Amino acid sequence: MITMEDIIRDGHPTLREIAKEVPTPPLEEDKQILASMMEYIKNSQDPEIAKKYGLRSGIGLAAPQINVAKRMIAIHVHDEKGVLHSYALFNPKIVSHSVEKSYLTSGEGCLSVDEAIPGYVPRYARITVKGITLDGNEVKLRAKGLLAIVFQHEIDHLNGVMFYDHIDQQNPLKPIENGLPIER
Ligand SMILES: O=CN(O)C[C@@H](CC1CCCC1)C(=O)N1NCCC[C@H]1C(=O)Nc1ccccn1
Ligand code: NI
Repeated sequence: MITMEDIIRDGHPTLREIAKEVPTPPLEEDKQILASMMEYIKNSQDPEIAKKYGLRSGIGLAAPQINVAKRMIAIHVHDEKGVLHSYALFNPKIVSHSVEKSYLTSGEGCLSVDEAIPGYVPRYARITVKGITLDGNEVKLRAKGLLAIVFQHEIDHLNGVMFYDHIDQQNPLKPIENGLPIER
């Protein structure tokens, strides 16, 4: 199982690499890796397991964070309405997005960044994502709210982008112009 020892931290070069597409249909090895990423996310959200293994809670994980420079992400999150969204995708791609922006009113953190970095992170309010599932099917999904933010945070990791790259250093807490605030 993946634990915090497997999660690389800011400063590790892999976090700034462009991750490579994986072959489709997915190879057994890649399916194992993606399944273990989803297992981490679920374990980290189970208070007993998280406590037992010292896991920091996460709602998403990208393969570069476990030092695998491949385009794979896992997301397991309850949205603002309490609806569960669970996706383990190969080669995810944002194929379209709204002009409107949104942001987490609490700012963002990252399992690969040990310190808190305050500031609003502008994201697209609504996105359409294409990807390949664990059973090799292509999916196309629309996301908004917290789910859209998580997808963008994870896909950023595949392009070597960290959440704080988006923060306006001059004025980190400047409200995002016409941005839709998303409570966590
Ligand atoms: O790349 C993936 N990561 O770095 C794990 C991150 C991904 C999220 C950060 C913002 C959007 C995606 C993660 O899940 N966290 N970041 C650090 C510790 C807390 C945790 C978190 O934000 N939890 C959360 C947020 C909203 C509602 C409920 N829980
Ligand atoms: Ni992250």
